Amino acid sequence: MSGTTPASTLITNIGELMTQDLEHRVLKDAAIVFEGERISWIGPSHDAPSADEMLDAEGRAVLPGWVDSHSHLVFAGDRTAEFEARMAGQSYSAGGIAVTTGATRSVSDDELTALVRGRVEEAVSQGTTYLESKTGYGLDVENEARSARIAAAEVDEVTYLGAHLVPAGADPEEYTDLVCGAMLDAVLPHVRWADVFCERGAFTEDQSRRVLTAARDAGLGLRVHGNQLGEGPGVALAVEFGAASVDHVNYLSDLDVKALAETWAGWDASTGSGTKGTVATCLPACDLSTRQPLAPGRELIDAGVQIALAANCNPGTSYTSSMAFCVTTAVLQMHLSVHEAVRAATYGGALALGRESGNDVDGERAVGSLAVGHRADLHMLKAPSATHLAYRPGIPLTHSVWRAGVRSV
Ligand SMILES: N=CN[C@@H](CCC(=O)O)C(=O)O
Ligand SMILES: [Zn+2]
Repeated sequence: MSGTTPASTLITNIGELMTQDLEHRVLKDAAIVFEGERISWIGPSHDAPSADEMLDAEGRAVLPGWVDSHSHLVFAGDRTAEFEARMAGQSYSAGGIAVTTGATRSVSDDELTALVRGRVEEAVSQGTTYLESKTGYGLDVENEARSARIAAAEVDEVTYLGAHLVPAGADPEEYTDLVCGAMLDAVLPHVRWADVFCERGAFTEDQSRRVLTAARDAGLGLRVHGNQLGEGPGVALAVEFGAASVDHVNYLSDLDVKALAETWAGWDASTGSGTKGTVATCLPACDLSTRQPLAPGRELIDAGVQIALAANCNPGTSYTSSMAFCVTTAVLQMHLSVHEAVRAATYGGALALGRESGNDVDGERAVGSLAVGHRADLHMLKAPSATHLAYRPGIPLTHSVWRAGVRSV
Protein backbone atom coordinates (compact mmCIF):
# COMPACT_ATOMS: atom_id res chain seq x y z
CA MET A 1 0.00 0.00 0.00
CA SER A 2 1.20 3.52 -0.66
CA GLY A 3 -0.27 7.00 -0.58
CA THR A 4 -0.62 9.61 2.12
CA THR A 5 -1.40 8.61 5.67
CA PRO A 6 -4.49 10.34 7.09
CA ALA A 7 -4.17 12.30 10.34
CA SER A 8 -6.68 10.00 12.06
CA THR A 9 -8.29 6.70 11.14
CA LEU A 10 -11.41 5.08 12.55
CA ILE A 11 -12.15 1.40 11.94
CA THR A 12 -15.70 0.43 12.87
CA ASN A 13 -17.71 -2.77 12.73
CA ILE A 14 -14.88 -4.98 13.99
CA GLY A 15 -16.39 -8.42 14.63
CA GLU A 16 -13.80 -9.30 17.26
CA LEU A 17 -11.15 -6.94 18.63
CA MET A 18 -8.63 -9.11 20.48
CA THR A 19 -6.69 -6.45 22.35
CA GLN A 20 -4.21 -8.61 24.28
CA ASP A 21 -4.17 -5.75 26.78
CA LEU A 22 -3.60 -6.30 30.50
CA GLU A 23 -7.31 -7.02 31.06
CA HIS A 24 -7.30 -9.48 28.15
CA ARG A 25 -10.30 -7.69 26.59
CA VAL A 26 -11.90 -9.29 23.57
CA LEU A 27 -14.52 -6.83 22.29
CA LYS A 28 -17.36 -7.65 19.93
CA ASP A 29 -18.76 -5.11 17.44
CA ALA A 30 -15.89 -2.80 18.34
CA ALA A 31 -14.12 0.19 16.87
CA ILE A 32 -10.63 1.65 17.14
CA VAL A 33 -9.19 5.07 16.34
CA PHE A 34 -5.55 5.94 15.80
CA GLU A 35 -3.91 9.29 15.17
CA GLY A 36 -0.56 8.96 13.49
CA GLU A 37 1.18 6.08 15.20
CA ARG A 38 -0.84 6.38 18.44
CA ILE A 39 -4.02 4.49 19.34
CA SER A 40 -6.36 7.16 20.72
CA TRP A 41 -9.66 5.36 21.31
CA ILE A 42 -11.08 1.83 21.62
CA GLY A 43 -14.73 1.03 22.34
CA PRO A 44 -18.10 -0.07 21.01
CA SER A 45 -18.73 0.65 17.36
CA HIS A 46 -21.88 2.68 18.09
CA ASP A 47 -19.94 5.12 20.36
CA ALA A 48 -17.07 5.73 17.97
CA PRO A 49 -15.91 9.32 17.38
CA SER A 50 -15.38 10.69 13.90
CA ALA A 51 -12.02 10.67 12.10
CA ASP A 52 -10.43 11.85 8.85
CA GLU A 53 -10.53 8.36 7.40
CA MET A 54 -13.39 5.98 8.24
CA LEU A 55 -13.12 2.29 7.42
CA ASP A 56 -15.70 -0.46 7.83
CA ALA A 57 -14.20 -3.80 8.93
CA GLU A 58 -17.40 -5.55 7.81
CA GLY A 59 -17.29 -7.86 10.82
CA ARG A 60 -13.67 -8.95 10.43
CA ALA A 61 -11.39 -9.62 13.41
CA VAL A 62 -8.57 -7.24 14.38
CA LEU A 63 -5.56 -8.29 16.47
CA PRO A 64 -2.29 -6.62 17.39
CA GLY A 65 0.30 -7.18 14.66
CA TRP A 66 2.58 -10.12 15.33
CA VAL A 67 5.73 -9.38 17.32
CA ASP A 68 8.34 -11.80 16.00
CA SER A 69 11.04 -11.80 18.67
CA HIS A 70 13.40 -14.39 17.17
CA SER A 71 14.73 -14.48 13.63
CA HIS A 72 17.98 -14.73 11.68
CA LEU A 73 17.25 -12.67 8.57
CA VAL A 74 20.79 -11.62 7.60
CA PHE A 75 21.85 -14.45 5.34
CA ALA A 76 22.41 -15.45 1.74
CA GLY A 77 21.77 -18.83 0.12
CA ASP A 78 19.52 -21.62 1.33
CA ARG A 79 20.04 -25.12 2.70
CA THR A 80 17.60 -27.18 0.66
CA ALA A 81 19.95 -30.16 0.49
CA GLU A 82 20.35 -30.22 4.26
CA PHE A 83 16.57 -30.01 4.68
CA GLU A 84 16.06 -32.90 2.25
CA ALA A 85 18.60 -35.01 4.12
CA ARG A 86 16.83 -34.25 7.37
CA MET A 87 13.48 -35.27 5.97
CA ALA A 88 15.19 -38.51 4.94
CA GLY A 89 16.21 -39.15 8.54
CA GLN A 90 19.37 -37.19 9.30
CA SER A 91 19.38 -35.15 12.47
CA TYR A 92 20.03 -31.42 12.72
CA SER A 93 23.41 -30.24 13.93
CA ALA A 94 24.87 -26.76 14.35
CA GLY A 95 27.44 -27.42 11.60
CA GLY A 96 25.14 -26.21 8.81
CA ILE A 97 25.59 -22.65 10.08
CA ALA A 98 29.03 -22.70 8.40
CA VAL A 99 27.43 -23.24 4.96
CA THR A 100 25.27 -20.14 5.38
CA THR A 101 28.22 -18.17 6.73
CA GLY A 102 30.15 -18.87 3.53
CA ALA A 103 27.23 -17.81 1.33
CA THR A 104 26.60 -14.68 3.41
CA ARG A 105 30.21 -13.53 3.30
CA SER A 106 30.23 -13.88 -0.49
CA VAL A 107 27.52 -11.31 -1.29
CA SER A 108 27.82 -7.53 -1.47
CA ASP A 109 26.31 -5.13 1.07
CA ASP A 110 23.61 -4.17 -1.42
CA GLU A 111 22.73 -7.79 -2.13
CA LEU A 112 22.55 -8.64 1.57
CA THR A 113 20.42 -5.56 2.27
CA ALA A 114 18.01 -6.55 -0.50
CA LEU A 115 17.72 -10.08 0.89
CA VAL A 116 16.94 -8.82 4.40
CA ARG A 117 14.47 -6.24 3.09
CA GLY A 118 12.64 -8.87 1.06
CA ARG A 119 12.30 -11.07 4.16
CA VAL A 120 10.96 -8.17 6.22
CA GLU A 121 8.41 -7.43 3.49
CA GLU A 122 7.37 -11.08 3.45
CA ALA A 123 6.86 -11.01 7.24
CA VAL A 124 4.89 -7.74 7.17
CA SER A 125 2.67 -9.05 4.38
CA GLN A 126 1.58 -11.79 6.80
CA GLY A 127 0.80 -9.48 9.71
CA THR A 128 4.15 -9.03 11.46
CA THR A 129 4.58 -5.44 12.64
CA TYR A 130 7.57 -5.67 14.99
CA LEU A 131 10.57 -7.77 14.16
CA GLU A 132 13.85 -8.80 15.72
CA SER A 133 16.81 -10.23 13.82
CA LYS A 134 20.09 -11.68 14.93
CA THR A 135 23.49 -11.55 13.30
CA GLY A 136 25.38 -14.84 13.38
CA TYR A 137 26.26 -15.69 9.78
CA GLY A 138 29.28 -13.39 9.65
CA LEU A 139 31.43 -14.95 12.36
CA ASP A 140 34.38 -12.62 11.93
CA VAL A 141 34.71 -9.02 13.04
CA GLU A 142 34.09 -7.45 9.65
CA ASN A 143 31.14 -9.64 8.68
CA GLU A 144 29.41 -9.56 12.07
CA ALA A 145 29.70 -5.75 12.08
CA ARG A 146 28.30 -5.64 8.55
CA SER A 147 25.40 -7.94 9.47
CA ALA A 148 24.58 -5.82 12.53
CA ARG A 149 24.70 -2.59 10.53
CA ILE A 150 22.47 -3.93 7.75
CA ALA A 151 20.00 -5.44 10.22
CA ALA A 152 19.78 -2.18 12.19
CA ALA A 153 18.61 -0.38 9.07
CA GLU A 154 15.89 -2.94 8.27
CA VAL A 155 14.41 -4.36 11.49
CA ASP A 156 13.18 -3.05 14.84
CA GLU A 157 15.58 -4.88 17.17
CA VAL A 158 19.02 -6.34 16.50
CA THR A 159 20.71 -9.09 18.48
CA TYR A 160 24.43 -9.83 18.27
CA LEU A 161 25.01 -13.55 17.77
CA GLY A 162 28.73 -13.81 17.07
CA ALA A 163 28.50 -16.83 19.40
CA HIS A 164 26.51 -18.89 16.88
CA LEU A 165 29.23 -21.33 15.80
CA VAL A 166 33.00 -21.56 16.16
CA PRO A 167 34.22 -21.12 12.56
CA ALA A 168 36.11 -24.06 11.04
CA GLY A 169 39.77 -24.00 11.95
CA ALA A 170 39.38 -21.51 14.79
CA ASP A 171 40.35 -22.36 18.34
CA PRO A 172 37.12 -22.28 20.41
CA GLU A 173 38.63 -20.37 23.32
CA GLU A 174 40.35 -17.83 21.07
CA TYR A 175 37.15 -17.37 19.06
CA THR A 176 35.21 -16.82 22.29
CA ASP A 177 37.77 -14.15 23.24
CA LEU A 178 37.12 -12.46 19.89
CA VAL A 179 33.33 -12.61 20.40
CA CYS A 180 33.81 -10.97 23.82
CA GLY A 181 36.36 -8.43 22.60
CA ALA A 182 36.95 -6.85 19.19
CA MET A 183 33.80 -8.32 17.60
CA LEU A 184 31.59 -7.06 20.41
CA ASP A 185 33.14 -3.59 20.14
CA ALA A 186 32.51 -3.55 16.39
CA VAL A 187 28.81 -4.47 16.59
CA LEU A 188 27.99 -2.39 19.65
CA PRO A 189 26.76 0.74 17.83
CA HIS A 190 24.12 -1.30 15.99
CA VAL A 191 22.69 -3.75 18.53
CA ARG A 192 20.58 -3.75 21.68
CA TRP A 193 20.84 -7.46 22.56
CA ALA A 194 23.35 -10.29 22.63
CA ASP A 195 22.68 -14.00 22.36
CA VAL A 196 24.67 -17.23 22.57
CA PHE A 197 23.96 -20.67 21.10
CA CYS A 198 24.63 -22.72 24.23
CA GLU A 199 24.43 -26.25 22.90
CA ARG A 200 26.42 -29.34 22.04
CA GLY A 201 28.39 -28.52 18.88
CA ALA A 202 28.19 -24.77 19.48
CA PHE A 203 29.25 -23.05 22.75
CA THR A 204 29.92 -24.73 26.12
CA GLU A 205 28.49 -23.51 29.39
CA ASP A 206 31.77 -21.86 30.31
CA GLN A 207 32.16 -20.14 26.92
CA SER A 208 28.52 -19.05 27.04
CA ARG A 209 29.02 -17.57 30.49
CA ARG A 210 31.97 -15.57 29.18
CA VAL A 211 29.93 -14.24 26.24
CA LEU A 212 26.99 -13.27 28.45
CA THR A 213 29.25 -11.56 30.98
CA ALA A 214 31.01 -9.49 28.32
CA ALA A 215 27.73 -8.52 26.66
CA ARG A 216 26.14 -7.56 29.98
CA ASP A 217 29.21 -5.50 30.90
CA ALA A 218 28.88 -3.73 27.55
CA GLY A 219 25.31 -2.77 28.44
CA LEU A 220 23.44 -5.17 26.16
CA GLY A 221 20.27 -7.04 27.06
CA LEU A 222 20.69 -10.79 26.99
CA ARG A 223 19.05 -13.76 25.33
CA VAL A 224 20.11 -17.41 25.08
CA HIS A 225 19.52 -20.19 22.53
CA GLY A 226 19.09 -23.04 24.98
CA ASN A 227 17.92 -26.63 25.43
CA GLN A 228 17.19 -27.07 21.71
CA LEU A 229 18.84 -30.42 21.02
CA GLY A 230 18.91 -31.90 24.51
CA GLU A 231 18.81 -30.94 28.16
CA GLY A 232 21.68 -28.64 28.99
CA PRO A 233 22.78 -25.56 30.88
CA GLY A 234 21.09 -22.96 28.62
CA VAL A 235 17.98 -22.31 30.70
CA ALA A 236 19.89 -22.21 33.98
CA LEU A 237 22.39 -19.75 32.50
CA ALA A 238 19.60 -17.53 31.13
CA VAL A 239 18.00 -17.45 34.58
CA GLU A 240 21.33 -16.81 36.31
CA PHE A 241 22.03 -13.83 34.04
CA GLY A 242 18.47 -12.48 34.16
CA ALA A 243 18.19 -12.85 30.38
CA ALA A 244 15.10 -11.37 28.76
CA SER A 245 14.43 -14.68 27.01
CA VAL A 246 15.63 -18.21 26.55
CA ASP A 247 14.67 -19.54 23.15
CA HIS A 248 13.92 -23.05 21.81
CA VAL A 249 13.38 -24.72 25.25
CA ASN A 250 12.56 -28.13 23.76
CA TYR A 251 14.20 -30.27 26.42
CA LEU A 252 13.42 -29.01 29.90
CA SER A 253 13.99 -30.69 33.25
CA ASP A 254 11.52 -30.10 36.06
CA LEU A 255 14.16 -27.86 37.61
CA ASP A 256 14.38 -25.77 34.43
CA VAL A 257 10.62 -25.18 34.44
CA LYS A 258 10.68 -24.33 38.15
CA ALA A 259 13.62 -21.95 37.71
CA LEU A 260 11.86 -20.14 34.86
CA ALA A 261 8.62 -19.91 36.86
CA GLU A 262 10.48 -18.43 39.83
CA THR A 263 11.77 -15.59 37.66
CA TRP A 264 8.13 -14.46 37.26
CA ALA A 265 7.21 -14.61 40.96
CA GLY A 266 7.76 -10.87 41.42
CA TRP A 267 5.76 -9.76 38.39
CA ASP A 268 2.05 -8.95 38.40
CA ALA A 269 0.45 -10.03 35.11
CA SER A 270 -2.71 -8.00 35.77
CA THR A 271 -0.82 -4.69 35.99
CA GLY A 272 2.40 -5.54 34.14
CA SER A 273 4.31 -4.20 37.13
CA GLY A 274 7.08 -5.67 39.26
CA THR A 275 10.21 -7.46 38.19
CA LYS A 276 10.04 -9.22 34.87
CA GLY A 277 11.46 -12.69 34.47
CA THR A 278 12.90 -14.68 31.60
CA VAL A 279 10.45 -15.31 28.74
CA ALA A 280 10.51 -18.84 27.31
CA THR A 281 10.32 -18.44 23.53
CA CYS A 282 8.84 -21.41 21.71
CA LEU A 283 9.63 -21.89 18.01
CA PRO A 284 7.17 -24.46 16.70
CA ALA A 285 8.01 -24.11 12.99
CA CYS A 286 11.63 -24.87 13.86
CA ASP A 287 10.63 -27.83 16.00
CA LEU A 288 8.66 -29.37 13.13
CA SER A 289 11.36 -28.65 10.55
CA THR A 290 14.06 -30.25 12.73
CA ARG A 291 11.80 -33.07 13.95
CA GLN A 292 12.36 -32.13 17.57
CA PRO A 293 9.64 -32.49 20.18
CA LEU A 294 7.52 -29.34 20.34
CA ALA A 295 8.51 -27.05 23.20
CA PRO A 296 6.25 -27.66 26.23
CA GLY A 297 4.36 -24.38 25.97
CA ARG A 298 1.31 -25.70 27.81
CA GLU A 299 3.40 -26.89 30.75
CA LEU A 300 5.31 -23.61 30.89
CA ILE A 301 2.15 -21.50 30.95
CA ASP A 302 0.60 -23.74 33.61
CA ALA A 303 3.75 -23.34 35.72
CA GLY A 304 3.44 -19.55 35.55
CA VAL A 305 6.08 -18.83 32.90
CA GLN A 306 5.43 -16.08 30.34
CA ILE A 307 6.02 -17.51 26.88
CA ALA A 308 6.50 -16.05 23.41
CA LEU A 309 5.97 -17.66 20.02
CA ALA A 310 8.37 -16.70 17.23
CA ALA A 311 8.96 -17.86 13.65
CA ASN A 312 12.78 -18.18 13.89
CA CYS A 313 13.13 -17.47 10.19
CA ASN A 314 16.52 -18.84 9.11
CA PRO A 315 17.78 -21.07 6.29
CA GLY A 316 18.75 -24.00 8.51
CA THR A 317 16.00 -24.88 10.93
CA SER A 318 12.92 -22.81 10.07
CA TYR A 319 12.70 -21.16 6.67
CA THR A 320 9.43 -19.37 7.31
CA SER A 321 8.32 -16.02 8.67
CA SER A 322 4.75 -17.19 9.18
CA MET A 323 3.66 -16.29 12.70
CA ALA A 324 0.17 -17.53 11.79
CA PHE A 325 1.63 -20.99 11.18
CA CYS A 326 3.21 -20.85 14.64
CA VAL A 327 -0.09 -19.81 16.24
CA THR A 328 -1.95 -22.57 14.39
CA THR A 329 0.58 -25.17 15.54
CA ALA A 330 0.54 -23.88 19.11
CA VAL A 331 -3.22 -24.36 19.24
CA LEU A 332 -3.47 -27.65 17.37
CA GLN A 333 -0.39 -29.37 18.74
CA MET A 334 0.87 -27.54 21.82
CA HIS A 335 -2.61 -27.31 23.37
CA LEU A 336 -2.68 -23.54 23.85
CA SER A 337 -6.03 -21.78 23.58
CA VAL A 338 -6.36 -19.39 20.63
CA HIS A 339 -6.16 -16.45 23.03
CA GLU A 340 -2.98 -17.83 24.65
CA ALA A 341 -1.35 -18.51 21.30
CA VAL A 342 -2.15 -15.08 19.88
CA ARG A 343 -0.98 -13.54 23.16
CA ALA A 344 2.36 -15.37 22.97
CA ALA A 345 2.80 -14.17 19.36
CA THR A 346 2.03 -10.54 20.22
CA TYR A 347 2.32 -9.47 23.86
CA GLY A 348 4.68 -12.37 24.63
CA GLY A 349 7.08 -11.32 21.89
CA ALA A 350 6.91 -7.74 23.13
CA LEU A 351 7.72 -8.92 26.68
CA ALA A 352 10.72 -10.83 25.33
CA LEU A 353 11.94 -7.64 23.65
CA GLY A 354 11.15 -5.31 26.55
CA ARG A 355 8.59 -3.42 24.43
CA GLU A 356 5.35 -4.46 26.11
CA SER A 357 5.00 -1.16 27.94
CA GLY A 358 5.88 2.28 26.74
CA ASN A 359 5.67 5.95 27.25
CA ASP A 360 2.64 7.83 25.98
CA VAL A 361 4.20 11.24 26.53
CA ASP A 362 7.30 11.39 24.43
CA GLY A 363 8.01 8.26 23.08
CA GLU A 364 8.63 4.71 22.65
CA ARG A 365 5.16 3.23 22.48
CA ALA A 366 4.17 -0.19 23.71
CA VAL A 367 3.78 -2.82 21.02
CA GLY A 368 2.09 -6.23 21.05
CA SER A 369 -1.24 -5.11 22.52
CA LEU A 370 -3.99 -2.68 21.61
CA ALA A 371 -4.73 0.05 24.16
CA VAL A 372 -4.85 3.86 24.20
CA GLY A 373 -1.31 5.25 23.90
CA HIS A 374 0.10 2.09 22.36
CA ARG A 375 1.55 1.90 18.86
CA ALA A 376 -1.04 1.41 16.15
CA ASP A 377 0.17 -1.99 14.94
CA LEU A 378 -2.98 -3.69 13.67
CA HIS A 379 -3.65 -6.93 11.86
CA MET A 380 -7.08 -7.36 10.29
CA LEU A 381 -8.05 -10.90 9.34
CA LYS A 382 -10.15 -12.18 6.46
CA ALA A 383 -12.20 -13.87 9.17
CA PRO A 384 -14.66 -12.94 11.92
CA SER A 385 -12.51 -14.23 14.78
CA ALA A 386 -8.96 -15.19 15.68
CA THR A 387 -10.18 -18.76 16.11
CA HIS A 388 -10.09 -19.04 12.32
CA LEU A 389 -6.28 -19.02 12.53
CA ALA A 390 -6.47 -22.53 13.97
CA TYR A 391 -9.78 -23.58 12.47
CA ARG A 392 -8.58 -22.89 8.90
CA PRO A 393 -4.94 -24.02 9.00
CA GLY A 394 -2.78 -22.92 6.12
CA ILE A 395 -5.26 -20.41 4.72
CA PRO A 396 -3.66 -16.96 4.31
CA LEU A 397 -5.94 -14.89 6.53
CA THR A 398 -4.20 -11.50 6.50
CA HIS A 399 -6.58 -8.87 5.12
CA SER A 400 -4.74 -5.66 6.05
CA VAL A 401 -1.91 -4.47 8.24
CA TRP A 402 -1.06 -1.11 9.84
CA ARG A 403 2.46 -0.66 11.16
CA ALA A 404 2.88 2.34 13.48
CA GLY A 405 -0.35 3.72 12.00
CA VAL A 406 0.79 3.36 8.41
CA ARG A 407 -1.16 1.04 6.15
CA SER A 408 1.34 -1.55 4.93
CA VAL A 409 -0.95 -4.20 3.41
N1 LIG B 1 19.90 -23.04 16.69
C1 LIG B 1 20.61 -22.12 16.38
N2 LIG B 1 20.43 -21.19 15.47
C2 LIG B 1 19.35 -21.21 14.53
C3 LIG B 1 19.63 -22.11 13.38
C4 LIG B 1 20.86 -21.77 12.69
C5 LIG B 1 21.14 -22.54 11.43
O1 LIG B 1 21.11 -23.79 11.43
O2 LIG B 1 21.45 -21.88 10.43
C6 LIG B 1 18.05 -21.53 15.23
O3 LIG B 1 17.67 -20.73 16.09
O4 LIG B 1 17.41 -22.55 14.98
ZN1 LIG C 1 17.72 -18.84 16.54
